[in-house]
Amino acid sequence: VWTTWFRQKPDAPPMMPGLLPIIGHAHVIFGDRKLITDPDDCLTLSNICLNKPYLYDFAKDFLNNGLVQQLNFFLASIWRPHRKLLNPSFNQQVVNTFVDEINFQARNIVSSLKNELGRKPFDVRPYFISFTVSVAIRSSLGLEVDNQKNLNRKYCETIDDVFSLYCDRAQKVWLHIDWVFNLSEMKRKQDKLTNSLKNIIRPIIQKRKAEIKTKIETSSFENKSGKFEPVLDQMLQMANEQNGFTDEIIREHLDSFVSASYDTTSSSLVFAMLTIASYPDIQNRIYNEIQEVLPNKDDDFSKQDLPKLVYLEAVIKETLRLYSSVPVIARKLEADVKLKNYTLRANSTCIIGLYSLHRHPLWGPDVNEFKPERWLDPSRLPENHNLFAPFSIGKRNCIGKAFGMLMMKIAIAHIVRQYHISGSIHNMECEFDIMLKPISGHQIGLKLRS
Ligand code: HEM
Repeated sequence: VWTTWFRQKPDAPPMMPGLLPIIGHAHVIFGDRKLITDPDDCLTLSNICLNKPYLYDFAKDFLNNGLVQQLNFFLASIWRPHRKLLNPSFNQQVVNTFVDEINFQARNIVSSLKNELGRKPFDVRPYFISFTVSVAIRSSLGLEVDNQKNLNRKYCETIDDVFSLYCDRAQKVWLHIDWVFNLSEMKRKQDKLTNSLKNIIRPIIQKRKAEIKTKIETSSFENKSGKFEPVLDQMLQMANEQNGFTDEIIREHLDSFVSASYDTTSSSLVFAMLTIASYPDIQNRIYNEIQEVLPNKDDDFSKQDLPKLVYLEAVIKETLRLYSSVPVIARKLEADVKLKNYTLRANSTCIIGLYSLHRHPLWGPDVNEFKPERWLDPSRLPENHNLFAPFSIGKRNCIGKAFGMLMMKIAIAHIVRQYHISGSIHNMECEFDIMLKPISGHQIGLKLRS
């Protein structure tokens, strides 16, 4: 039985050395999983296998057709055209129209952080969650600021609860079986939270749809090319012109954008704060660069100022390299996939190690050191571009990459020009649920700059 079951095929990937017979292979009972870390193999596999493992289905009731979801045979035929339609809504030119909104929310965060001055070190993550959810909701739904305040709080709390619930379920293997889960208390709680989230967004879509319809009928609707236009408006137009989306699919996409953006961006911002706090010379250099680009502390950063913050961008990239908020992604293999040195078998799951790509020896002997300068000199970067993939790799990479980078740049620039940050990334401990999150030692202190 042993030799038939576990016999290595000649082109199979190598086994972890030193595994005990049977017990060392127990993981196979729960589904065959392989981890790949070679940059070319990661790209090949992520482009061939667009589907994700069943764990993503836990969010099906909430996000269903949303881009992040698992694709069954039916959904695969929806994801491709939807991704094609939605790509332009997040290109650099369009996200640049969100700059004023992001500046506004970054100012809010700077002003709320005043409460922490002169106090002991604190956890900055809740501030960043509020910032990213506010920006995501404003850019997605285009609500007026006054209407948004209560909604943000309710949405923030509920979405955080629902994602903790998905993580809880993932850890309790017996709840992976649908009928067992459907009988559980957790399912009832999940239904309540999901319905409450759906009912936040649905009326907003209906209201906006009616407003746009009236404007079209009275010919006062302007197509605002180059100006801020919420993603909801863009999707309603697509629904109108190309029969692209139903109201419920629009809701699922909007909820997916907020879900995919708030946790990733806020955790990346926490890591960035800590790296900046840990290296005073780097913090000074960022501050000096900001002063050069925009000497008046009361001015907002324009889309022309932001590309000039070259050193800050290098610091953000180096943070994303060493502290990826999404350290691994997973793909389901529907057919055999031939990689450089071996073949992975159909019906297995493959983990693409983004964290391992970022710490691959091809980065050089200083791979584990935090050195933003490497991004300023192309000869210090590895030739293989697939070694940097914080926003994933291949066709199903992050649609909000430019948006996420923009949020991080503007938020950090506003904070560093007002406050001196203290703390140490070397004390930080992280936990991995769906993402990598700091759980202790990540507190920072703030002092007002003179
Ligand atoms: C620093 C911030 C961010 C990081 C590190 C990040 C990272 C990632 C990663 C690694 C994936 C692939 C997930 C997988 O395959 O399972 C992904 C997908 C995705 N991200 Fe982001 N993301 C960020 C910000 C955003 C923002 C701001 C948005 C808002 C629109 C967004 C929307 C999405 C969507 C919709 C997908 C699914 C794309 C698809 O499958 O077609 N992300 N992101």
